Parts: sequence; C-alpha cells; structure tokens
Amino acid sequence: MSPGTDAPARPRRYGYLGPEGTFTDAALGDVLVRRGEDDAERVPAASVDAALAAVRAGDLDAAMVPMENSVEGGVAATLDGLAGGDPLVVVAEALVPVTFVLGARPGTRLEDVAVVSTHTHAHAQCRGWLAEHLPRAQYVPSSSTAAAAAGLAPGAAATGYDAALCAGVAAERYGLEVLARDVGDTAGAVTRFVLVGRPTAPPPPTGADRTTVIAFQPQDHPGMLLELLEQFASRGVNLTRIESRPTGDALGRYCFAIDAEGHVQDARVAEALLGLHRFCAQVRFLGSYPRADGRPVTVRPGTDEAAFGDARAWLDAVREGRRPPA
Ligand SMILES: O=C(O)C(=O)C[C@]1(C(=O)O)C=C[C@@H](O)C=C1
Repeated sequence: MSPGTDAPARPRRYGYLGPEGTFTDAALGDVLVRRGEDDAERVPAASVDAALAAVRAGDLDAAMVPMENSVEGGVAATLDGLAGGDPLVVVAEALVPVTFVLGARPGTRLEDVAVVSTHTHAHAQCRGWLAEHLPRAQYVPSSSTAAAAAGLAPGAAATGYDAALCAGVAAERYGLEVLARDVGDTAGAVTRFVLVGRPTAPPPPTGADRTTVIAFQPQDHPGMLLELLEQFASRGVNLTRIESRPTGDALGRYCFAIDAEGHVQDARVAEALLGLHRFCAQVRFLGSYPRADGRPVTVRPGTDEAAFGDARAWLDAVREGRRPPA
C-alpha cells in the first residue's frame, strides 16, 4: 500500500526488446534478480524505440535496451533513442555473454537452409560462420533474435526464411531444432545492456560506478575533439567508451556518447562535466549507476576527493584574503 493512500501499490512494469528469449530479456532477468524484483511484470516491446516511448509515456517504469556489443559496437537505435526525445536516465546495467545457435523447424537439414533471419547485430557476429557453412544463404533482418525464432514456431504464419540465429533459450522456447551451436565468430562476445527510466536523482556512489552523457558538438573548429577529451583527461577521469553519432540536423553535425568511470558525486567527474557543459552546445546527462562488472574506479594521484577539496579550500582562502592552507 502506498503511504497515505488506500490504493495498492502498482506492481512495477519493466519493458525489454522482445519477444521472450532475446538477450535483452536475459539482461532484464539478471538485473531484476540482483534487485530482488524477480516477480515484477516484464513487458516485451517490438523495438527499442517502442520500449523507450512506453517509458516516456509512463506506461512502463523502466526498460532494458542493448547499448554496446564487444564485437559489433554501439547499438544505434539505443544511442539515438536516448540522445533525442524527453530525457531518460540509466539506472542499472547488465553484461550478458552472447552465444548463438542456428535454429530451424524440426526436420530441416542444414543444407536445406536458403534464407536465415536474425537481428542485424547478431548477423554481424555470425558472418564468418555463415560464409563458411551456408555461403549461398540469403539474409533477412528481424527486429530481434527471438523475433526471428518466434517466426518459425509451430503455427506461426509463413515467414520467408528457413532458420534463425538466436540464443539457445529462444530456440527451446519456440520449439526449434538446433542445427548448429556456437555459431558466433568471436568467442567470449558480450553485450552491455542498460535499464533506463524517467529522470531521477542517481543512486549514491559505490566506488565502482559509470557515468553516461551525450555531448553535442560545439561550433566545429580544429582540435574540437581534443578539447572535449581534455575535459576528462585533465581531471583524471577514465573513459570506457566514446562514440560519435550524427545528430540528423545537417551533414557534419555530431554528438558524442560518452561513458566515463566514476559518479557525478565524485569531484573529478563533476568538474569534467562542468567543463563539458561550458564547452559543448548541449550536454545530456544519462545517469551515474553501478557498473555490472563491479570494477572499482581508477583514481590517479591528485584527482581524488581530498585533492579537489584541498584545492577548493586553497582558492577560498585566496579569495577571502586569508593565509592559504599549505
Ligand atoms: O535480439 C536480441 O536478442 C537482442 O537482445 C538485441 C541484440 C543487440 O541489439 O545487439 C543483443 C545482443 C546480441 O548482440 C544481438 C542482438
């Protein structure tokens, strides 16, 4: 029951790029278990855009979306969806190992597969295997790996493809026969997912946090990118990802999606963001949140909280005409 009301608290609703059996579904499951919310309602969305729109509209409390893959890089739909529209923030992240199987209707032989479907990111990770084992197969993109698998489930309408590259759980969930396992080209591939909600104050720092921002390019000039990076470098803030995306306004207009080690409550991160804000056309704060791998932040000498505090005390003394602390 919500305090002060008679209405029962609504169960929390979390969206994800569906249907059931996507890697995004696995990422949401992982985060909900870690948060002790594994009984929350899980709502599949047809696309990343649809999931983000439902959060913005208040139909969902938060949504899990793919952010970056260790082989194929950033997920454009997520980066663009977070760069525009009403602001959203990352509240949690998950890392999911991605291994693919080739699934088909029972009775299909590998040599009968003429058309394969899957998500574009998954296709890119299995290109080598396909070239070697199904060199003549055509490719049809699908909205997710599990959507491709679901299209081959018993009773599904004709899809125009014979096999799906998907997670083993999706092949099982949709009654497919596995024709080949571990068909990804890179062993140990991992995708990072983020749970995004409507803006709220970040959780307290844990010592192993990540901060995500999108910085919109200022007036183009020589050294612009170097100056942007310098905001972080000079404060000792390590970046874990920087990626440019076109803003869509005009050719040559870019924004930079940046993941930095640390929390907005850390002085060095705060100073870097202030510098970025002074320098960029716009900065969109996408949250400070605990890293899924728990890796503690690296702090270079002279950039810890005490160093920033000492520097501030020195400046205050100078400004007030007092003898500065040593
Ligand atoms: O289609 C899925 O299963 C997803 O969860 C999406 C997605 C992605 O967008 O990269 C997630 C992980 C894999 O790299 C392939 C596809």
